[in-house]
Parts: sequence; C-alpha cells; structure tokens
Amino acid sequence: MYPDWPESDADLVPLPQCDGPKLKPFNFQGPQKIEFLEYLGQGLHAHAFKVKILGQIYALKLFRFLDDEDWKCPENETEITRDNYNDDRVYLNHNREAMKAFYNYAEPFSCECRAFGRLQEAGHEELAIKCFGYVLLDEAHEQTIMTQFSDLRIEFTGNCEYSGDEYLRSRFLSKDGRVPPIRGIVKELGLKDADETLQAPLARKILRDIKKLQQLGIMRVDIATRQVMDGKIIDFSMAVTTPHFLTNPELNPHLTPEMVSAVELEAFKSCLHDYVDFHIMISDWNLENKGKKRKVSVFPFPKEDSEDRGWVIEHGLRSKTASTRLYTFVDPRKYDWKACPASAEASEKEKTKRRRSGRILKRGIHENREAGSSKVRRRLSSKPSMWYYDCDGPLAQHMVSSPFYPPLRWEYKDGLMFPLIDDEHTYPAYGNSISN
Ligand SMILES: Nc1ncnc2c1ncn2[C@@H]1O[C@H](COP(=O)(O)OP(=O)(O)OP(=O)(O)O)[C@@H](O)[C@H]1O
Repeated sequence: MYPDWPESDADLVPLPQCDGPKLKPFNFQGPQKIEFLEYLGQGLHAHAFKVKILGQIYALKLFRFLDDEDWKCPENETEITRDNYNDDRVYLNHNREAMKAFYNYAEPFSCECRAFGRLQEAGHEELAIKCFGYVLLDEAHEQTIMTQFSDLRIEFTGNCEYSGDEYLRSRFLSKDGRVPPIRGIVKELGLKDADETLQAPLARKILRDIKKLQQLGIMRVDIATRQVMDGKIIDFSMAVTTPHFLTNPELNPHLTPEMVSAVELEAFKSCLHDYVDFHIMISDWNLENKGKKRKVSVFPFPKEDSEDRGWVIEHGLRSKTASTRLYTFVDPRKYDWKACPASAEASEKEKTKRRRSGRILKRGIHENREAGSSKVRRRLSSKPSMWYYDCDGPLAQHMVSSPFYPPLRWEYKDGLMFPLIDDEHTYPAYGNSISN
C-alpha cells in the first residue's frame, strides 16, 4: 500500500498513482542528504522539521503511519464476519487491495501530494506555501532523527494523541520484507502563523484563497489560524482534490441513483465545511483575543452572529413553500480536471500539441513564465458561480443542526468505491443541486 523503498531514481514516480494530480519527488541532485536543524511541531498526522538541503532551508513534513480511524478507510464488515474480523491474516488479505485504492485518494500523504500537485499543474502555487516535492526518507536519515531528537521520543505510528503500535507500519511490508519508508513532503519554511498576524485584510485574503482553491477542485482545507503561515495555507493533509470518489460519482459507473445523490450531498457538505471552519476560526480568534486586539469581522455568510444558519435561504423559493435552498460559494466539481494532463509528468509533446490546436486558449489557460513553476496557468473567475442545493424541510433542518454528521461511509467491491447507504444515510429526500 505505502510507497516501497526505491531501488533507483526511476522508482521515484509522481505520487499517488491514480487518476488526478500528482507530486514529483524532491530533486536531491544525487544521494539523499538532509541536515535536521530543529523540530518545528506536530499535528494529528505528521511531524515537521526545519532542515537544510543543498544549502537551502526548508520545512520537511514527515507523515505517520495512521490508524484506520484517522483517515477515510473502507468499511469491511460486508465480507468479514465478526468471527474472523480479529484474525489478522483474514483482515489483511481482504483489506490490502481496498486499502490501497482508498489510500491513493484519502490518506493524508496522498491528500497533500494531490493538492500540491493540482496547484502546480494549474499554475497557482501562490495559493499555498510552496512545495518542492516528496521524499522517501532513507534508513540513515531516520536513524539520525531518532538519535538527534531522542529526548522528544518521536513516533511515526498512530496520531499525536495515541501513538500507535509498530504494527501500523509493518502490516503492509515492502517487497523485500522491510517496513516501508517514512514519507515526507518538502515545503517552504513558514515563520509566523495567523494566530499572531490575523487582521481583517489577512482574513479576507484567506477567504479569497479558499474560494480559489475550490475553483481548482481542492476543498476540506481544515482551515485554522495554525494552518496559515506568512499568510499562506500550509497543510492539505485532509484535502479532497477532484477527481475523487467523494466528489465525482462518474468514477464509478455502477452507482445507483440514490448513491449518486448521496455522493452529491457529501460533496456539497465538504465544500461548505471550509466556510464553516473559516467562520469558526474567526469567531474563536475574536473570543481568544477579546479586549487585546481589534475584532475581525470577516465572515463568509451574512449572519455573523449565527453559528449555523447562514448557508440556508429559507424563503428563497416562492414556488416551493416547503423547500429550502442551501448554498455555498463555489462548485469545485466544475474544475475540468481532464483538461490538465492527469499528472505533474505531462509530456511537453502533449502540451505542444494542445497549444497548436488552440485548446489551451479556449479553456482559458495561459502561459506562466515564472521559473521553476508550472508551464500553464488556469484562469480563475473573481466571481465564481454559487452552488445551490434545493431540498425539503427535514434535510435542511438536519443540515442546520449537524451539517457534517454522519459522514458517509464507504466500501470497496470489484475494484470500485461504493458509498454505504444505510438507515443513517437515508435522508427523507435528497435535494437538487444547481450551480449558477
Ligand atoms: N511549512 C512549515 N513551516 C513552518 N512550520 C511548519 C510548516 N509545516 C508545518 N509546520 C509546523 O508543524 C506543525 C504540524 O504540521 P501540519 O499542521 O502540517 O501537520 P498535520 O499533522 O497535518 O496537522 P493537523 O493535525 O493540523 O492536520 C504545524 O502546526 C506547524 O507548527
């Protein structure tokens, strides 16, 4: 499931290996050589270090091997009975293929590779801290961390609250029987987070950036002041980037109409999530800094005093009295991911062909001549069309009281991902989605 130890540079392919954007490896220009300077901190999924590589300072985020509860894994109950569920071999054999499919889209390392890969292929790296590629840490460097930071007792399994069992790393062994390498992403080093620097202009910029990211098909940015450094978003470990099983039902032609509706609602919720997180970030910051600093009054939805109703228009539909219209600001599914070659490895030949045929101009893509950044830049609208979701009273009520629960659960069958439609997920009636 996890990337294997590379035998040569040829094994360092862009990741993840599935439909959609990919991230290239960091170019060490020779053998891997990293100087660890400082421990920066940890989150749920990873540790971050200040490092020096080839004379340059970077932040290196190193990912943990997580428990299944900490990312969107498939449910396995359908084929594994209660009697054999605890038998590791049964669990593993069933689980390996399914886990791999979900891993590529939804495990935090893949989420970051996909989001940064999209920013690079779309020519919009300015929307986040700059990313310089992924790293598979060699054994000598892992040993260096353990020795140099031994007082911190750094663990790479589990999460920051519950350090996991070594089993989490060893259950998907490499071809040669070793535990897989620690995965990392090299980023620009951030200096100050938004806890210190938040003011109305920065808040407005973050909100604008969220809308631009969503136009690029990136959502669930998990926005918070600690996630914004030097005015830029640093963390995409929970991001959903199109094409994704959560947003693109066309990836599975065997979904029933009810499943398609469930996926559509889930995509709408994911999109809404970013604005609700933003609202919470501003409210919390105002509360924590009460009396000390000027209040920040930048809110995505008009009712700033309301925590949970701003995205509902109750009387917007004259013809349908029992109906309610929910809304969010961008429909990320509109990003035409097929128009960008589905990898950072797009061949120059293909681009030249598209340039000649005029397709690049027709799609609003123009050249970005900045050295080291991507070759094409996707044009973003300053007024993207809104995403409306018309639904009946009970569903709207549910969306007001607990918009994100229960999250949709998934299973893997015959090489495809299916949402599990159970009693919890059978809403009185799914709504209709309109973007304009
Ligand atoms: N580019 C960076 N520059 C400076 N510090 C960083 C950088 N990236 C991460 N950090 C530090 O490391 C911490 C953990 O990083 P990050 O938030 O990316 O990890 P995570 O496990 O994905 O977090 P979360 O639990 O919020 O999803 C951050 O809170 C920050 O203090």
